[in-house]
Amino acid sequence: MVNEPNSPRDEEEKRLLVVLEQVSRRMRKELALLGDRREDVVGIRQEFWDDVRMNFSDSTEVGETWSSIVQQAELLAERERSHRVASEAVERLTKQFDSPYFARIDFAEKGYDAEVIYIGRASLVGEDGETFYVYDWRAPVSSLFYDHEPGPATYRVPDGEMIGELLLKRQFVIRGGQMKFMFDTSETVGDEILQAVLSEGSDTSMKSIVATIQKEQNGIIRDEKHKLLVVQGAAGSGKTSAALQRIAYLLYRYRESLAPDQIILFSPNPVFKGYISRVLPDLGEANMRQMTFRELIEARLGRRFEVEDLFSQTEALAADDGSPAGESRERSVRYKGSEHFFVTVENYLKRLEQEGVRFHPLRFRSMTIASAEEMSERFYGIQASDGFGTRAAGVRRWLLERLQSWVDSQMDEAWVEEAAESASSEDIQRAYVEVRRSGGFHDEAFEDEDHMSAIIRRRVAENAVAPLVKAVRNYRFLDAVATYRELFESRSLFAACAPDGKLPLGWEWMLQRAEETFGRKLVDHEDATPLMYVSEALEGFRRVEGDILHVFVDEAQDYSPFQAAYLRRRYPRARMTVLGDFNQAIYLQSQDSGGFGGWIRLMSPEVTSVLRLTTSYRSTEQIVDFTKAILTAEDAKGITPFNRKGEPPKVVACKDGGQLGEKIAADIEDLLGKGYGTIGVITKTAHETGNASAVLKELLPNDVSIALVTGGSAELPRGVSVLPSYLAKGIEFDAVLVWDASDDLYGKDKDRKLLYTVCTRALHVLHVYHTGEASPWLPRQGGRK
Ligand SMILES: Nc1ncnc2c1ncn2[C@@H]1O[C@H](COP(=O)(O)OP(=O)(O)OP(=O)(O)O)[C@@H](O)[C@H]1O
Repeated sequence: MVNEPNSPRDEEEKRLLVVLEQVSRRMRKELALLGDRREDVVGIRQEFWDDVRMNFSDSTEVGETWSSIVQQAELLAERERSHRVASEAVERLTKQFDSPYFARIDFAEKGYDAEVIYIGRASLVGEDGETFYVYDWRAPVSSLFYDHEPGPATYRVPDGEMIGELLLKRQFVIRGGQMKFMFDTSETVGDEILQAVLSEGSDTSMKSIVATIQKEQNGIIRDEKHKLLVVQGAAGSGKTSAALQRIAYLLYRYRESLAPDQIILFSPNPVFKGYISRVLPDLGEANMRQMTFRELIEARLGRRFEVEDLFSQTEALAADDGSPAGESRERSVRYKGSEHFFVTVENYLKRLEQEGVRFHPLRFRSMTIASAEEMSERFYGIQASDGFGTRAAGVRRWLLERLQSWVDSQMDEAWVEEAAESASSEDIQRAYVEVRRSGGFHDEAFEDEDHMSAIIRRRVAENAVAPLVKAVRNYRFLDAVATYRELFESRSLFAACAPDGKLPLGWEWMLQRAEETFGRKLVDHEDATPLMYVSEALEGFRRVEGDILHVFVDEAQDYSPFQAAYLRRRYPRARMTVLGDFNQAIYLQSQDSGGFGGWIRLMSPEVTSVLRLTTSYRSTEQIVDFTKAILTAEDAKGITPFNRKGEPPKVVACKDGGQLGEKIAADIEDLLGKGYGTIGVITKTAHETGNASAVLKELLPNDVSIALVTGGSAELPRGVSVLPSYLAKGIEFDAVLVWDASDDLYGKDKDRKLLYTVCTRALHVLHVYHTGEASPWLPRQGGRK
């Protein structure tokens, strides 16, 4: 298309060339610098030892040799640093050459002429250091683009507010340095570009949304006022996207004082972890720390216990559904995740300051080195005001000394003699060297022999108790399990700790269950966090992470109120951003609190902000309407689809499992033929996943690869993935094919939100297959239920 001379498009094309010229100039410079630095680094590495003066003849010379090594190493480190900086700059400039900016705003500050501002992923400043060709999207002025339509507008700066008028708002799509589209817009952020972005195929990793951030999302991204930000957002409303953009924003805004490893994000599962790992690097930032709650539990309890995970708990509950044992377990899961129980445990910890902490006696074979009573005496001998941490550290010190003197006392004991006789040749050799060094093996050979034998005996004795030393160092003398179980052993103790002085319903069942599980070194999922809490408290929260300044929790509706309170305790200095959707609360542990697990009450209302995101961007209007109809009218209220059309979802009845497999296989071939890049076949449980993938592999040609996504996988491949519902949390596919949404599998009340969660993973195509009766929650074909 030929542009009219001097038309806005023509002007913008010219300007783009100017900017690209700047980028390429910078690029040339950085590349030259990079080449030099690389040569420097290689050179210094090669000549490292040539330039070091090596002389070990006396201590002064050794000192000089040392300082010349240090000097060389510092020089190398400095060059390597600047090499890294230059290569990062080249990487950034390469991206800028592809797409230097995506928006322009003309803003006239009150009393001044209009200024033209271009906004991109990173800033571009001219060689004079003053001309801003492009502003970073996180600069204060850039928020005008996200927050305002043309007309009166303001934006916040660190020390106040800028007032003026937004005269123009223009969006660009520039790719490969070419202007593809250009729009002037009066909408906050124009629908056209968002339409285009959302119609694209999904990818195996999440994309940054920087060019199309919506106003409500921008509010979340840039919030600096609140210590606790709670976001309730519909499926696909951009909660995860906003969270990641917020991390990038915070890293920019507080670049002097905030490092990526001071930010931690709790994600639902390893697949999701891999899925979002590209967003920050694409924005030019290093990744934050990421973990799942499961990993936290495993790190503390996993070595000693077999800890049930949340999904196994859910499957166990489903298996026992309707039975008396099932009901009791349900009650226990709800109770142990509650705030009531958190307060009970806190009160219990207060009591433990006076008495009741249990200890493991320190024993070697059948000998007691320190009894539990002695430890308790030591522990409670240190004053309570010093806290559990000081007391536990006191006992630890005492035990280490005790172990040492115990070893001394054992030198002539038979077990040591025996062990010494079978000492390894390495031990014998070491003992020999030691005696030799101390001037032995010359005159008084007998004495030397004795000396050597003493050394060997000490060594074997120390080796024998080394595991005990390690256990003491790791505070294993504290018996957190027995201390925790005590709560379920004494009615009066429990009632005294409970905030209302009452035992919860089913307390006896819990007692019995604790005996059964802990006796077999098993920990139910509902006991894992309370146990972890007691265990950490007894050590004085020595692993509390005070240097973490921001905690993000995605899929927050899946956490119990107990877990929420625990996380607050674990990261005492952190601001928290908590994102979730109560319509996707699929686990029993959080359902009593409306799916929001008590997050809202974590901090006082003055420092808390609760926000809502209602527009669903992920799926087509037809899919959003369909999935809304799965929910109750009350729950579906306020979910609005973004205006993007597609084909209506299909509910496919199959006469049996065989036909279901065949229909899905045929549809997969059809969808692949139509160019859909990611297809998710979602089953309810992990058990069905194996079967589904085997069936599909059998039915589909060999060149269609089927990836079975399991709990351990961190990568989501392109093409067809078969995965269970709980691993689909947070991620999305161009097409979702639901494997058997029959009444048998999704017939209960509690399956409703699970079915909603699964169906809302679809961007463009949704097919739901079933055998027998369809789930009652599915909307009838051709209209709402
Ligand atoms: N402002 C936006 N511009 C472009 N795309 C967006 C925007 N907001 C959200 N999206 C897209 O919508 C999809 C859903 O976003 P995201 O996964 O962040 O939502 P979510 O609220 O975390 O979803 P869920 O709770 O269902 O997991 C993604 O493909 C994302 O890229």
